Amino acid sequence: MDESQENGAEAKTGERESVLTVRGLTVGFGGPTVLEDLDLDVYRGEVLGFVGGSGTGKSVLMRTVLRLTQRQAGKITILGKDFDQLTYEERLAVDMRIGVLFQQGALFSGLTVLENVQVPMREYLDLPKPLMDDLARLKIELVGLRPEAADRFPSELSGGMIKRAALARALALDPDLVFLDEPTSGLDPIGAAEFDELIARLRDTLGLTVYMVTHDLDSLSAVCDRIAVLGRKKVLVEGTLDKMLSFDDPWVKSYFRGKRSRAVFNEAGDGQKQ
Ligand SMILES: Nc1ncnc2c1ncn2[C@@H]1O[C@H](COP(=O)(O)OP(=O)(O)OP(=O)(O)O)[C@@H](O)[C@H]1O
Repeated sequence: MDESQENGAEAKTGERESVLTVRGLTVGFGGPTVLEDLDLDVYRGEVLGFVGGSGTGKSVLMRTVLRLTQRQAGKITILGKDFDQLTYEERLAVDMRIGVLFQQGALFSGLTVLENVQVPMREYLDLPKPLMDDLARLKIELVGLRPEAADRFPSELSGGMIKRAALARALALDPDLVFLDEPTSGLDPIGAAEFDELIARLRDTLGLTVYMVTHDLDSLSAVCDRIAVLGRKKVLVEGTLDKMLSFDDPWVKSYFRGKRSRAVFNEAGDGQKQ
């Protein structure tokens, strides 16, 4: 049991502990709102797949939850802390418990993989260099990169290696919650499947909670415990794949029961998540 659980700080919903709770969220940029009165829960230890049509506001939601975009209304509680009540020190403490992998990997091109992984350590911790080197090498190993990748620059890496290196950086501070923005985009099917396996392993071994924006139907079927669908400025539905498959909404139906989806989900067969 970690410190916040002991304090009873994180919201419990039934049996499940919500590490991210969004209520009544409205976000806009001066024109029509992008998100309106949106509710969402992410539970500890799950991989939540977040889907929605292009331009529906998936990135806006993620950026708002990361406090990179301002909101007009709504309450956000993350890791038991109400956004509006955070002191400066609490904000830092929350930020240290969150990892982010942006869509393009967003590694610093002038830094090696090892140095990239150390960026959050330098930002938040004051550690001696040998210790930081050891920690960074452990993270690099954790994401399945070979040790020699540590000294390579991003331009010397394949797409799959860049994603893994970016994930190693997101995991640098042992976060509780990781945000992944389309982590398998640009990977070939084998690389994408391997990345999905890695995410599942991190969830199972570290108890990591993962919020994953994705268009990848294979990922939704293979690794996501629950799915949330964004549409008409709200989360239209959240739940298991089975729930998506039976949900009565035109977009949800065409997404989950279209030709391509049927091929993926029928193959998943009885292996679908509960
Ligand atoms: N800083 C901003 N200023 C004005 N409008 C913005 C801003 N950021 C996003 N938007 C608008 O918000 C809407 C949602 O954008 P967003 O990037 O979140 O979509 P998305 O669901 O992530 O799309 P995609 O799947 O194509 O990446 C778009 O209409 C976009 O133009």
